[in-house]
Amino acid sequence: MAAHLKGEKTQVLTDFLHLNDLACEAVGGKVLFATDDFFAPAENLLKKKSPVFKPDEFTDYGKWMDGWETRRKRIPGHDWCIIQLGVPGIVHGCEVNTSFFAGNCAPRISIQAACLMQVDLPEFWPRGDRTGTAASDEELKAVKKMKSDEWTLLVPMKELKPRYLDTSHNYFSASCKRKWTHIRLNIYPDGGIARFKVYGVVQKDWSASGPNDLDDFMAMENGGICVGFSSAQLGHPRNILGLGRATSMEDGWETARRPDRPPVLKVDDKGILLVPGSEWAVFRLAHPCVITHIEIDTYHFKGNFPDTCKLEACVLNTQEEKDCITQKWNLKQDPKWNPLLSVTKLKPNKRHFFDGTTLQMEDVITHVRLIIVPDGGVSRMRLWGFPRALNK
Ligand SMILES: NC(=O)NC(NC(N)=O)C(=O)[O-]
Repeated sequence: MAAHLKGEKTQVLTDFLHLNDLACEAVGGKVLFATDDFFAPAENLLKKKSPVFKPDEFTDYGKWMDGWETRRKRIPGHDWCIIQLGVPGIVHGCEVNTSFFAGNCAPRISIQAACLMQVDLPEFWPRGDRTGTAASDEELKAVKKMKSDEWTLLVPMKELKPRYLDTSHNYFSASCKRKWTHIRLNIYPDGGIARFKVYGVVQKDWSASGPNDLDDFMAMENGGICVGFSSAQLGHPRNILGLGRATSMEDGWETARRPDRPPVLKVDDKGILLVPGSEWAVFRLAHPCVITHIEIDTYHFKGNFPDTCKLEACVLNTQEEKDCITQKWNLKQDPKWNPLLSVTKLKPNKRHFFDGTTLQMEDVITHVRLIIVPDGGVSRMRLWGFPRALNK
């Protein structure tokens, strides 16, 4: 899954792209302040939907743009905005998407961060309460007043690639891997950016959880992440860790149609499709745990739900995690993985619930692998259970 930017003198490792976007409006990310948004508001930066271009659309201020766009500066200084992350976490890298900003793109950016609330996640953001806001009025005033040198530099000033090179995605690794609550995005001196993503991992304080505290160990707000997958062509598998039910197909994991499906399909006597291939995604759970309840949701996937799914689980250390996603996956060569949920027929547009009577494992696990046959879409997966210590 390692990907590199081509044609750059210094290549930027973009392994962080599979992590969760902590700034996205869908997880509660907010723009608190922007120096200017004459042509288009900074709130657009945090939208989950990909940017669009409407060639004939103009506002009273100028060309309608799907992003943040400031006016051409005729006074000293540069433009910047402050973003409150929806969920505080360790930031690994950022993506600056300049799609459709041709001739009005910001030429340079830098990115700074601050940790302004030393509170733990459960207090900070009660489960399911997306409107719960961390910052008191005083904290908001304080963050707006902070001088530039009071912020920690995550990405020093960098050029954005001009749009005519058709490289609208600019990736930057973050230098300081600590927990942050706020980001300051600087553009030099002015201009437009379509979307801004802050990729990272949520750090929940598990010392506050007892062994009988039921939790969802897949949930992004608890610290679950996707670490590898076979296909993400139509929707990234990290989406299935998201809050609430999926808003659309785009908000789920969707693979391409597998080309190795036979030309005429057949099923066995249980109605299970007979096909050679499958797709998979591996997730690192928020904490070592035992799983007692599972939900697999195919909401929005009506003509493209998988025929069956199964779940495997195991304990992986850091090296084993890397090996399992870089090697060409083969069940027989991979004895670490054990069944958690056996092959199960799925239905379209439906929540599927499984309890302890169906699950095949009571061991402590750190990772799960969702396998779908032959291909298709899953919108959410929840793995409920209890936190446990790992036996070393
Ligand atoms: N045609 C433009 O895009 N002009 C201006 N921008 C908008 N959005 O109108 C500008 O000067 O940057």
